[in-house]
Amino acid sequence: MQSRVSTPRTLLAARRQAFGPGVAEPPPPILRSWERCAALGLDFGTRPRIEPLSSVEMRAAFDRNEALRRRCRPEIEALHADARATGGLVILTDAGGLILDTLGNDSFAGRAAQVALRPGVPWSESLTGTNAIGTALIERRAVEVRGAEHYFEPHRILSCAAMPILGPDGAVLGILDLTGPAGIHQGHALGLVGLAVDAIEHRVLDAVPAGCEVLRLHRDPALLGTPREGVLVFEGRRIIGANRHGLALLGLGWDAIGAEAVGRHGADLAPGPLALRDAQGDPLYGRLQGPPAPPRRRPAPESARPGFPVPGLSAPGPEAPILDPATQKLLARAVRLIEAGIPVVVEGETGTGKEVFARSAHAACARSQKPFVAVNCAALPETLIEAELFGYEPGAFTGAARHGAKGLLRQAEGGLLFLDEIGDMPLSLQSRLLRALQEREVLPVGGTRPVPVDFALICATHRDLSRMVEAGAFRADLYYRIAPYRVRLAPLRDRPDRPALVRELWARTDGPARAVSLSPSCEAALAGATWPGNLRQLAACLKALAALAEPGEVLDLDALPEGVAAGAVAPAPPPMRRPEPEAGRLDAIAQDAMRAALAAHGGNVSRAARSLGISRSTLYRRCLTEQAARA
Ligand SMILES: Nc1ncnc2c1ncn2[C@@H]1O[C@H](COP(=O)(O)OP(=O)(O)OP(=O)(O)O)[C@@H](O)[C@H]1O
Repeated sequence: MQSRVSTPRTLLAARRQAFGPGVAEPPPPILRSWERCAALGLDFGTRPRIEPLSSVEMRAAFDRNEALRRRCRPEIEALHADARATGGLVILTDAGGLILDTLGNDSFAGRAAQVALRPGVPWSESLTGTNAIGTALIERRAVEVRGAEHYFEPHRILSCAAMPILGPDGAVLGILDLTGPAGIHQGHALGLVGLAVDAIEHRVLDAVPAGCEVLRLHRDPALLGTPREGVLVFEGRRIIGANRHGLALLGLGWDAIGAEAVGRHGADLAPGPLALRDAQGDPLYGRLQGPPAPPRRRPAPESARPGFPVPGLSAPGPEAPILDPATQKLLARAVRLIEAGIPVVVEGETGTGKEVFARSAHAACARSQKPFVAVNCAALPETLIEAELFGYEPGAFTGAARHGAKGLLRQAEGGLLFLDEIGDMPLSLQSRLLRALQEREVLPVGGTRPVPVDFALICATHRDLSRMVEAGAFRADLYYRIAPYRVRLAPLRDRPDRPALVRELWARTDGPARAVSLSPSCEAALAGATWPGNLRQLAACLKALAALAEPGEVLDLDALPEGVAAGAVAPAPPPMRRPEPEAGRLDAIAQDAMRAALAAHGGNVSRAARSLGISRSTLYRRCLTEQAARA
């Protein structure tokens, strides 16, 4: 095919030829992006060549961005309803434009996936041409890219609005995007994304380091305390963090972080209400707040820039697992066994911490400096599992990567392979796995020469493997090979240390750092509930409670999701790695939180919305959606 790398003029002419003379001249940010793409030599008539991440790389990306995803969840949940209603998707990417999550309309998600708009694919401008995510990253501001404004022709089916999420030092943390079909006018998309990003950036600034002061500003005093207010955080007279509204109101740029900047605007920096002036000399309403109560237990996280910590965003790192003495003993035994080359099977209901246990064993064993590779056998499609596990030679099948693939078993070389949900491995593959374990070598798909492998093995399952063997659903020889030693993790409802667990897990949320606390009756209800989703469900509920609370709030029974307050069985959430059910569970938590907020504020929608950090219209819409669903 003839290459169609060209200038924006010729691209516009080509678009007018294809879609009619009515194609308007795009706005300056799009023209600038077209220039950049042309300069990179991208051919607009082709399909961009993008290699999606492998499942292992994707898992690592999720781990790196776990805190970002958690921070953005309330807003993503709220946007999810809009996206579904308008037939679109809400998308979260990491700081480099790698798509982490897409939520919304299923049929549009399928069409978007055909042009590679799906998790695991990087949408940077240099790879995917002009697009809202990649272009917003370069322009560092909100960008809308509609239909034929996309550089690559196949992307013309999309209409996207994206905005960077900035940390307190101005560093990009990720991108939030609303994408819909180009044929439907998405007039409100950019506004909705902007409001959501305001709320996220505002919440990030809640975690003020001990000893710092916070200046909150707005031209309209009624908007103080909302995500639209300007915020600047001071250590002495030095600004160590801000949001974009705060800087804009004072006419400052991000280079003001680290500088002494407020004196010249007339602030006397005494706690309480302030009389300030903006860059044009117009009055501003402000309030200076003294240092908040120091966090209860949490150590101060790493700084994004000297002086300002961004809890859970700049330094997410895995947190130490909470292990009771009985589990610690089991762990010590498991470590000795895997070091002796003997596999271990971990059994337990969903969310009891089987993977946490396997990761702890890896961290404690002599292989800790080598990879930990986790494979969820239930999540891999049967057609892919063989190639994913054993790798494949170049050209082994249609759609295979050009250079072949190593496979997960070989990626675990020297380290530990964790085969989760081993009970879901198809029978046809069990014999291949057995051979690999016995011979200590793998034969890639399409290959003729086996490759030696060396890894420790931990398998996990929520099923009764011995029963499956009796029923003929699991090979007996594989069972005896992988299960010489079995560890059983107790369900949460049977653990006597539940009150301590609630306190430990709460201490790991952002709640304590924002002076949010649980009342004794709330703590007791959380410890008394049945939690069919076990530690995962309890941890997720605590994180949601912390995310929805106002700084300084004491959470009581009315803050809890329905059922938990009554000590009843809370519905079991499905495993976290399956995105749709996860969204459903958080949706339920959000609905409960909204009902609780409305009740707590006597049905006053404005105050309830403000206490949740969402807009009145979102609260109305979500309540109406829920009523409609019930009718
Ligand atoms: N020991 C622990 N300490 C702290 N948190 C834990 C612990 N165990 C589990 N959790 C919490 O529960 C979540 C789920 O744990 P994990 O993935 O290990 O469960 P699982 O039993 O492997 O679940 P599944 O069978 O559904 O894959 C973790 O992400 C963490 O939030």
